[in-house]
Amino acid sequence: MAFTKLNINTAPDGSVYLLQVTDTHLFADEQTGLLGVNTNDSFTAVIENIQSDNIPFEYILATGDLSQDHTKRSYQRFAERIADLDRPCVWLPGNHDMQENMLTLEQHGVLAAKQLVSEHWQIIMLDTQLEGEPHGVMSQRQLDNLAEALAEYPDKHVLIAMHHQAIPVGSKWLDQHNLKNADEFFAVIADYPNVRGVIFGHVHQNYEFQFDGIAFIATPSTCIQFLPLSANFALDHQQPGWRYLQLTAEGRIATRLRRLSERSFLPDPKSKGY
Ligand SMILES: Nc1ncnc2c1ncn2[C@@H]1O[C@@H]2COP(=O)(O)O[C@H]2[C@H]1O
Ligand SMILES: [Fe+2]
Repeated sequence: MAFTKLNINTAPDGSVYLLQVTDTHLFADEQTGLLGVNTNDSFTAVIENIQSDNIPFEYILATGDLSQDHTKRSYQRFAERIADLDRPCVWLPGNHDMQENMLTLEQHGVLAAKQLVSEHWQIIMLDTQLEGEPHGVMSQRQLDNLAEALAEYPDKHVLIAMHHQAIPVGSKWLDQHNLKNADEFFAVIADYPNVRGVIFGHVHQNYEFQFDGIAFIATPSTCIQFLPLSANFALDHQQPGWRYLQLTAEGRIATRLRRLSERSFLPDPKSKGY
């Protein structure tokens, strides 16, 4: 079964304009927090800041860990907040998600499409979840669908989105929870120099690295942040964030990272994990 397809618009300047939000970790109960940060409040603050940013975006990519407690209510909460932005949103699953309940997002206008096709670009949304495990694996079906999608549009630039990191981000504890069969992913894309970028979540930090001609880009969570390059679990005082992407007609990816202002949300510094 191939990916569900969605045709998307190109702006008059030839670009596709996107917004990435990730790792919202929402709960059914709006009072519940993760390591001292109320995830509903921090996500709401992010949405309000996006509304006042005045930076263009036409589509929203939600790259997993949308819920922390797996409930339908938490996904509904996600959809309600995203609706305030008045743009189509597509999702892919993270390690903390429950896909059965995540499918209900569609009823609230958050789309399950996995292949977004525009004039110059295609965007492919991959599932790397291995249920019950913090690390990721790309199933044979995902690899086959990816190969099929790449073969379908060899003349378009490609952006791939997934939850897990396919290359290490440099934190020993977090890189245990990586995409385990990244070699199989790289083998599939090896024949396609038109793959320009891979965007992901999971690592709760800003990350941008050019590897083998491909931009690897991670976006901060809308709640808690992990300290970059830390061998052991450690939280960062950096604020919740989100990212704008411009995919140009020539195949360039321009991005702009934004965060809430200093000290808006501070996690409990004694936290040892979750
Ligand atoms: N102290 C810890 N050591 C190792 N892994 C952890 C720790 N705390 C949380 N994790 C897991 O690491 C994951 C990284 O980001 P997630 O949001 O997927 O959820 C996190 C947990 O599943
Ligand atoms: Fe997460």
